[in-house]
Amino acid sequence: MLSIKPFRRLWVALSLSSLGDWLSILALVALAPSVTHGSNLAKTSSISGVWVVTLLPALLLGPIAGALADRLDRRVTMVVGDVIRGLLFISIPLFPNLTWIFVAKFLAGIASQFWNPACAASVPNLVPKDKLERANQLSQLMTYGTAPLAAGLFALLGWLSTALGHGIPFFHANKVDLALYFNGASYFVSAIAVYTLRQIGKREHSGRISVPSTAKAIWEGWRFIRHTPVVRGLVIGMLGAFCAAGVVIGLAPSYIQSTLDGGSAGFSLVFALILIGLAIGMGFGSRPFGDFSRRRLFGVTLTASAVPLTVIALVPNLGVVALFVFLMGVVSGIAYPTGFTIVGLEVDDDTRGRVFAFFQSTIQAILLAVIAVAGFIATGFSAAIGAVTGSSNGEVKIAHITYGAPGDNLLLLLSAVLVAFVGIQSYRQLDDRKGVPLLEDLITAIRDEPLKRVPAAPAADGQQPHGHAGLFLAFEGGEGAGKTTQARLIAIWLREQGYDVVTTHEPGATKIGMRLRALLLDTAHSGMSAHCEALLYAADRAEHVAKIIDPALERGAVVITDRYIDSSLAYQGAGRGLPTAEIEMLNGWATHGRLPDLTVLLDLAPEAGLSRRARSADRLEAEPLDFHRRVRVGFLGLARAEPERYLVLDATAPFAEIGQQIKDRIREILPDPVPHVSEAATGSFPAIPDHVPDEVADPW
Ligand SMILES: Nc1ncnc2c1ncn2[C@@H]1O[C@H](COP(=O)(O)OP(=O)(O)OP(=O)(O)O)[C@@H](O)[C@H]1O
Ligand SMILES: Cc1cn([C@H]2C[C@H](O)[C@@H](COP(=O)(O)O)O2)c(=O)[nH]c1=O
Repeated sequence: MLSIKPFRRLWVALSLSSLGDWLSILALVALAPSVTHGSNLAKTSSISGVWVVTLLPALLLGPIAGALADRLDRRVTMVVGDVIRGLLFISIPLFPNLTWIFVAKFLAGIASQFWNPACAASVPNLVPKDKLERANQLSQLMTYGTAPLAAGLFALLGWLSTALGHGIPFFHANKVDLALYFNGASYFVSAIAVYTLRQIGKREHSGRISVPSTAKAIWEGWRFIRHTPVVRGLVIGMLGAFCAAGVVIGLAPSYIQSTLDGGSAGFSLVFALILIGLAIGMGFGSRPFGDFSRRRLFGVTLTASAVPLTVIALVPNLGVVALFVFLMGVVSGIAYPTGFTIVGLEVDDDTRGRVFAFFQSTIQAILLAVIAVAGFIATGFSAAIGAVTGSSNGEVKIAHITYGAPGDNLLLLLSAVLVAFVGIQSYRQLDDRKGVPLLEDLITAIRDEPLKRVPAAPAADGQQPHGHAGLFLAFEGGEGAGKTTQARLIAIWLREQGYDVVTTHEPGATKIGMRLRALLLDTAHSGMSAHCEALLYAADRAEHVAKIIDPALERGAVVITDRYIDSSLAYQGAGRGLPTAEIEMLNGWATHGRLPDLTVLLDLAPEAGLSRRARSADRLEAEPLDFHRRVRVGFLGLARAEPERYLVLDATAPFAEIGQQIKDRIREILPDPVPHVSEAATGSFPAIPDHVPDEVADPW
């Protein structure tokens, strides 16, 4: 991942910026009480004040900043944000008073509210879609993984300050100043890294298209979330999960230190284990799941995180809690970046910043609110349980287990129930492989075997795909594999046996299709979005099936098509990185579930296929070699998943040899056997003109 230079730069900037955020919290939490005069309560309140000004910008500004960030130049937003934050933190040692600490931290928080969505929304523009998940995992890893790093660094800088203090009295008196200077410097280096990142580019708004007001943009962002099932599913899941996280964070200090007698060492251990678990989950957790649907993975991991939480709630033992907290970290570490990847893949560039901002600000708001009230609710529960059970010291004993503060356990258990509930809900909303059993899908993905196809969606009129009297054959493969050549040879062979044969192709077999083909292959449209491309190919296919394929099959003809749905799965799925299940659904809908009886896949290395081309490259052919390699792998994966419906042939073999193998296989499925004697007379090329219906124009 980090070999992609633009992403590497953004990642360095994100890491430095996150390190700066954590370091600033540690430094200010240490500094605030030391500049506060008065009682212990005043000093403690100054620490709370630091937390409040840390979280407040997200509550007040999250959605507005996200909407504005969508309209601003992301690179400039990030550079300015870094410089402002750097200056603010360097200014704190110069004006060391509580008011300025609060003001500076609050203003820096506002800058972060712009910086974070601009950064998150830029990642999908810097990496290929198939690498987006890894990119998000690395980003999340640094966002949270820098927390323990910052703690270590803070300790190191404190030690350095003390050492320097022996020679330079300034450092002797100001132990956290070095950390604040370091903090400022980390933002400046981040600014330089982002400044050199020209690929983030300017957000383009045509002068003719009106740009909505900020308020309208926010409203549209909220409406978008409400009306988009995928994002709604994510929101339900994330918010529920962070509610539970708030309960865990809110109760952890008292539960571990007092109820479990872990003391501060026990608390530090559990804190470290959840961070390590999160880091492992984010860094490596989704790897064993191979091609398993990321939408399903999000729902499954979210629901699964209820299991360790339940154990934590029911078993008040420090060792057990430590182990299951670690497991909870791993599972949540898989779910969190998976959710972000889904937003990156499925929310378009214009609204992505707003959606990320919505997530980040709502998550922080929920965390803050739940952390604040969790202790009170648990105490209330304990009191109620004490009143019901009549226990004088508030303890409850169930089957040899003594619950010292049963309200804590009850609240943790309720959180587990909430997580399980939202996990199942969001799984239902997000599921993109309906009809494929979950367990089977999971095992297949873990074994790295090709995934089963999603059953075709019923037609719009509710009908299932209809049977047909004829035979439907598709020729598939990469560029220049010999599809057209072999399709024509087979058509000649079949016609000579008296079969009614219709040869056709995609895209562009119909009048509408010809226009779509021109749009799709024109190199002038090189920036076409992957979604638009997939829809145009599906539109061409819908017309193709309705006007040519279905009528021909229904009258009993043999239809031979040069490319069909598999081309979309390979090019737009494997090539462009769109989710295969969605392309299947889209095309299932467009074609009423019409699938070929046999698909002949001509397999050829893209280097060889592209070099067979005689004319200049069209828009798809002009894609880089890597794209065509992914397409080839995509085709082979489809064939491996359903070997009975495919004939895979080495397209480097001579024409006649390939043709013979195709004939042998087709003979097995032809309505009437073709006599062998007739074959000798039919090997010749060029073609007999194909039958072309009146309304259909042949673009070739
Ligand atoms: N088996 C083969 N060996 C060598 N050359 C071949 C073979 N099959 C086809 N060719 C040549 O490769 C070129 C491309 O063939 P063809 O047009 O049939 O491929 P295609 O898969 O339909 O290409 P496209 O993806 O552009 O539609 C032609 O010049 C054809 O003669
Ligand atoms: C049907 C279909 C096609 N494509 C691509 C594959 C080729 O690059 C062109 C068609 O060109 P050809 O010379 O006629 O083979 O379009 C695709 O990307 N997705 C599809 O569904």
